[in-house]
Amino acid sequence: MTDLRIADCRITPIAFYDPPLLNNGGCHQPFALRSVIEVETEDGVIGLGESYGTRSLIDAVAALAPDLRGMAVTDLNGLWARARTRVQGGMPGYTGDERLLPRVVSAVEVAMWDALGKATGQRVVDLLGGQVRETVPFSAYLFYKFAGHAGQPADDWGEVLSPERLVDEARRFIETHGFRAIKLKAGILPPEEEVAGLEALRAAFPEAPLRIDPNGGWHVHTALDLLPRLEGLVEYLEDPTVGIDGNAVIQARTDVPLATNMYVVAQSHLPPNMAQDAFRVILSDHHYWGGLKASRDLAEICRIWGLGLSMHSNSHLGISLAAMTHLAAATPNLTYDCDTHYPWQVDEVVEGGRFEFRDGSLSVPEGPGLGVTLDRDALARLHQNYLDCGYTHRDDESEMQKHQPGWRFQRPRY
Ligand SMILES: O=C([O-])C(=O)C[C@H](O)[C@@H](O)C(=O)[O-]
Ligand SMILES: [Mg+2]
Repeated sequence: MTDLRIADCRITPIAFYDPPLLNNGGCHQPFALRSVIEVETEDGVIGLGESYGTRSLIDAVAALAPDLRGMAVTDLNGLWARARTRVQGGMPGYTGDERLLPRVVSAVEVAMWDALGKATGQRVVDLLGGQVRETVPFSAYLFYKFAGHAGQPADDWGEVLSPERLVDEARRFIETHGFRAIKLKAGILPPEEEVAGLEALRAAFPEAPLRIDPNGGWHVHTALDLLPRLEGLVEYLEDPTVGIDGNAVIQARTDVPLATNMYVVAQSHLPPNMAQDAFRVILSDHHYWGGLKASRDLAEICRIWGLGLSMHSNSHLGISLAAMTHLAAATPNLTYDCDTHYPWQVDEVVEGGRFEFRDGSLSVPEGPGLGVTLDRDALARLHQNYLDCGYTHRDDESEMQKHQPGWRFQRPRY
């Protein structure tokens, strides 16, 4: 009989190279922070998870770890209860940020699913209800970018600040990975220029479903003025302005669905969203919705209420990509191609090298659990990066100031 009780839980912060990608909050730093979570059973089976690399998340998971000893890897209710007590029960450094609890649960929960799958010889996609699609489609995630990080030479993508260079970036993404849909990260340049970028993409790729995401960077009136150009151009408009209230005003004036990964990010945001008909597409993310089970629950809620569903991402490596792929493959009502930052990364922390997209899609990794194994040399190297880079959280604003002194974060900006 397999012993499914947790003997140990470990979290290792890592940092990996990230290009100078631009967004409404500033510029990506040379290193993105992440963490690798290992849940080990009494039988020595190790389940893997990947999450944020912020100090608060790392401290919270480390504080929770001893409480998990003896708990079965199947006990998701037990995980929530222990995490709630630990995170909300006066943990040193706890700031009262309600976003922390589901993030802590998710970090550990994915590793518990992986351990369960590895211990019982089942794939996570099967544990989540069964595979409903052969492959999972992802979108080309375009960013405006500087040529190189401040004081460093240009990278091989070069500067992308014009419609022409955006088309070049998209072409490279599509030729290399075969993506179908294209997402443009916006909220950086004046909005008319960003929409001109979209129009150039439409001319170059007439069949590609397009999306634009200013991360709340536009005023309501700016978005309303741009609607005539966006209608018929985009499959959805992502977080054009700030908040449920503001976006509801925009949604009331267009049939283009509004999508969000910013303002409906917890179950408590769903009732006001439905009451105001602000967002019609939820971009879920298991890293902050509370894990794979909570994300399947969210999919059911979306199905019942007629909301569209897709997946948001942040800079990440292969454990997250594997988890996203298993989850997406087990989610019947995934209505749009998923986001991923993965093609922007060059590092990997799992054995066997980097994942390869075929026709813009990934197959569910083979093997039990998530189907990935930790590369311990890579983990040690990326952990050393973390120690050397000295970052404790993502800070796009100060990175931007290295390129443009005096730049200030502003939302909405235009
Ligand atoms: O869809 C989104 O809002 C994101 O992907 C959030 C990320 O933080 C993105 O803006 C980025 O990586 O700069
Ligand atoms: Mg977004």
